[in-house]
Parts: sequence; C-alpha cells; structure tokens
Amino acid sequence: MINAPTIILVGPMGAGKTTIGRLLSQQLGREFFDSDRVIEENAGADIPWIFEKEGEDGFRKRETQTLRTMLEEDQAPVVLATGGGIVMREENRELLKTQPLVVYLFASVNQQLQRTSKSNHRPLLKQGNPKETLKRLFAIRDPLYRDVASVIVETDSRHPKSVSNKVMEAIKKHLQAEA
Ligand SMILES: Nc1ncnc2c1ncn2[C@@H]1O[C@H](COP(=O)(O)OP(=O)(O)O)[C@@H](O)[C@H]1O
Ligand SMILES: O=C(O)C1=C[C@@H](OP(=O)(O)O)[C@@H](O)[C@H](O)C1
Ligand SMILES: [Mg+2]
Repeated sequence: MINAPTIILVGPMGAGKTTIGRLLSQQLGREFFDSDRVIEENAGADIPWIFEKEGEDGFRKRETQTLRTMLEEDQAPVVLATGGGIVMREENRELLKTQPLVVYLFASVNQQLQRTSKSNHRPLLKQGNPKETLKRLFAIRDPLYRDVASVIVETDSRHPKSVSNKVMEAIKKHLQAEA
C-alpha cells in the first residue's frame, strides 16, 4: 500500500484514464472521480448534449470549474481521471502544476483509435476522420501532457490491470525519488 497524494490521470482519449483510474482507486481503497462524469452530473446532461447546446467552449468552462472545485476541496487523497482536453487551457495546466502527482497515460494514436472506435460519447471524434483528429490533437497535446506530468506510463498493448500495476510501480519510484 502506498501513502500517495491525490493521483491525477491525464492523457488522450482512449489512453485509459477512466478505466485505469477506477482500478487504481480499488487497489488503493480510495474514492474515484472522473471529471467528465462530474460535469455530466452537475449539468444534468451528457457531454454530447453539452457540446451541442453550449459548444466546446461551454464544455471547457465547465471542465475548468470542475477541476478547480475538485482540487480545492479539502478531502482525503483520491484518484481523479480527467478528460483528454484538460491541458488545452493554460488555467487548467497551472492548476495541475500545483498538484504533486499527475500521471500521463501515454497511448499511440493507433491505440487511441482502436480503443475509441466503438465510442459515440466523444463529440470531437464525430467531426471528420477520427484518426486525423487524434493525430492533430496528439501533436498539440502531447507536449502539454508532458508539461504537467510528473510520471509517464506507456499503455499500448497492455491489459488494464498491467497498466494499473505499472502506474503503481511508477508512483512508488517517483515518491521514493522525491523523499
Ligand atoms: N489498457 C487497456 N487495454 C485494453 N482496453 C483498454 C485499456 N484501457 C482502456 N481500455 C478500453 O478503451 C476504452 C477507452 O478507455 P477509457 O478508460 O474510457 O479511456 P479515457 O478515459 O482515457 O478516454 C474503453 O472501452 C476501455 O475499456
Ligand atoms: O479530448 C478531449 O477533448 C475530450 C475527451 C473526453 O474525455 P476522455 O479523454 O475520457 O475520452 C471528454 O472530456 C470530451 O469528449 C473531450
Ligand atoms: Mg475518460
């Protein structure tokens, strides 16, 4: 068992933030939050509806509010999975940089594509060619994920449990190095 602060997962769509976040929370016996689900609960609507009625900008405003609220709450350490676009706003990056443990779940574009191919809950993948969209977003966002992350874990071709174990190992190593 590790005595880690709140673990925040960042990375592209399909990296496994939601899936691995839930596994990590179970392994660590702590609460799991997914910012997308919190946004949907607060809005009383799903993400596609928010994108349609409020535009991506409306969604991003909600995303920043949710991140700020989650990080300002004085609570026991949790596991927080963010949405793939959390790093797009500088305000969010500055908030994430105040956090001691941000984990970048890396996935190649092909792996992202494979894992999101059955999804109809990601509006950005409904516009144009999904692979081209993921490639374009990756080029913009990979440096931003690296800018805010203190730990990077590769997820390609690994089962969720294996990724979760790799994340735990990487966190332990990071905390030892920081001690
Ligand atoms: N390591 C993995 N191996 C195989 N499938 C995965 C893995 N991680 C996630 N998935 C699957 O890929 C899809 C997207 O995962 P999700 O956790 O929603 O990613 P994110 O929250 O980063 O967009 C889900 O169907 C999930 O079950
Ligand atoms: O990459 C993005 O901009 C988005 C990723 C999604 O979350 P996941 O990364 O969990 O799919 C969700 O926040 C929204 O559809 C926008
Ligand atoms: Mg997710």
